[in-house]
Amino acid sequence: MSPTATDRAVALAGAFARWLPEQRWFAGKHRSIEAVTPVSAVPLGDVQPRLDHLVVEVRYATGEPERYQLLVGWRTALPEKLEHARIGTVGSHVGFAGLWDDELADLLLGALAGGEQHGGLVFRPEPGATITRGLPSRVVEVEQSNSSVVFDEESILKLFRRPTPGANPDVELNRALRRVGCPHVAPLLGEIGGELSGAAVSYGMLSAYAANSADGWAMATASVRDLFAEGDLKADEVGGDFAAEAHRLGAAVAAVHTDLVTALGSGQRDADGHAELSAAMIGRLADAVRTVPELARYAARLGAEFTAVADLTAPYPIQRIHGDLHLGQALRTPTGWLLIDFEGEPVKPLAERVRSDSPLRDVAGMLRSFDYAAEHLLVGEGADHQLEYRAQEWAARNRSAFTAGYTEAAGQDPGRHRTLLRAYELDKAVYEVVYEARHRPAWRWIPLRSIARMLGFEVPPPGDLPSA
Ligand SMILES: Nc1ncnc2c1ncn2[C@@H]1O[C@H](COP(=O)(O)OP(=O)(O)O)[C@@H](O)[C@H]1O
Ligand SMILES: O=P(O)(O)O[C@H]1O[C@H](CO)[C@@H](O[C@H]2O[C@H](CO)[C@@H](O)[C@H](O)[C@H]2O)[C@H](O)[C@H]1O
Repeated sequence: MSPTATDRAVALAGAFARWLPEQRWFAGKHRSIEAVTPVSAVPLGDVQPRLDHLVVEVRYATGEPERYQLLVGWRTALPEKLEHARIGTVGSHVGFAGLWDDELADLLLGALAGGEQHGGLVFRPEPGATITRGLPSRVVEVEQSNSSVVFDEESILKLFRRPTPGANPDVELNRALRRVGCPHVAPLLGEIGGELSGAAVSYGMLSAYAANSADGWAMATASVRDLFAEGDLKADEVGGDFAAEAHRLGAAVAAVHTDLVTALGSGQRDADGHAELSAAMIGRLADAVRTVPELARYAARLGAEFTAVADLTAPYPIQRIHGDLHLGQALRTPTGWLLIDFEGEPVKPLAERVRSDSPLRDVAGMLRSFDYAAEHLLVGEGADHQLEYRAQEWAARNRSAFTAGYTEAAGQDPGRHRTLLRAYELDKAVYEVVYEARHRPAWRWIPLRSIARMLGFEVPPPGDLPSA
């Protein structure tokens, strides 16, 4: 077997090019890979099985290259249960996705518990954190942009697949919120950081695992399913009514916003700031219309809504926010709601994701999510006016419950900033149309129908989209 971690990574380059496009978190699936080269390669321990921490650069036939964090395990023989994680063979050793190996996952936990340093990698436990080792681990298998390993019911380690220079907002905001005693985030237990090409970078974070929790999306969609099954009952009459939870969630989001101000301060957006926000929304719309032509019929009206933002003269408060809030980013534990994944929208550059913004952007994200939960069961079902009516009834009920919970906890109603809240909702819906076109094309009509409904257009039937 080749002597250094770099040699081993170079020897696997061809195998990486075949393996990467099969990974959920790999964003270059539709591009043609020209080469995969290691930028950094750090061996973590040199006994069998061994683990190499890699950052590789993927060069494509066209466009910008991308960098990915990989953890490659090495064994002379791969046990049957790890066969699915195989990447390729070098000499007498098999390279595989190391996170799936209990022993190697525990090695990462040990490095965090011991505050170890390996090459440019620094494993930092949070002060006072208890990190339990030797637990069985499992890789989380949900739709994820990163990769996470759960250690029994104790902790969860998230590895950021796209290392970006600068402080990672997920780590930064979780740490800041815990510092001020916020009960709505999972305690941070440690961070894997380091340097990449001379800049500080965050590679991963370990958090306390919220045992016996369910995510908001699963709960909300179960409630919609319940309503659809009860042909004659209204949303408030079926057993799975979600409104009380939506109310609690609104209060939790408001509490997180207040705690973010306590921890990191706030500012104001003046007239120039509004002009800038308006221009950003208009720019994002123009890009989106180029990607999804079905948006074109709404573009002029959307443009007018975004232009109205530039006319706002009164200053509005801004602060650090979640940035990509939706029902899937909320976990209901036995005692209350937790918010997770403070990274912001994955497509935005880091500099934009860490900028202060209005908390209304988060409120709008969650309002959009209630619409999604209500409508997604209609995907591929053809037009059914009765179900569509009931879906909207569910969305309206839960949107108002969420807003009421937020208002009670924040002391002010986000709905009174109508122009801005509408613009944020429409801007999110435009983003979602592009996101869906790329990831789940059959779902793109969910945000398209919302846009039509909000702007007073005839709402296209599910799955039957009008052309531009
Ligand atoms: N502290 C936690 N406790 C329990 N489950 C969690 C926790 N944090 C994340 N998860 C689970 O892991 C999944 C992915 O986490 P997330 O931070 O959203 O990753 P990504 O950035 O890749 O989207 C979530 O959908 C949730 O089910
Ligand atoms: O969780 P991520 O940070 O990766 O967010 C991205 O993916 C989300 C989907 O997983 C996407 O959310 C959209 O779909 C959700 C249902 O699956 C829905 O609840 C959200 O309201 C809707 O925006 C998110 O936009 C995207 O950034």
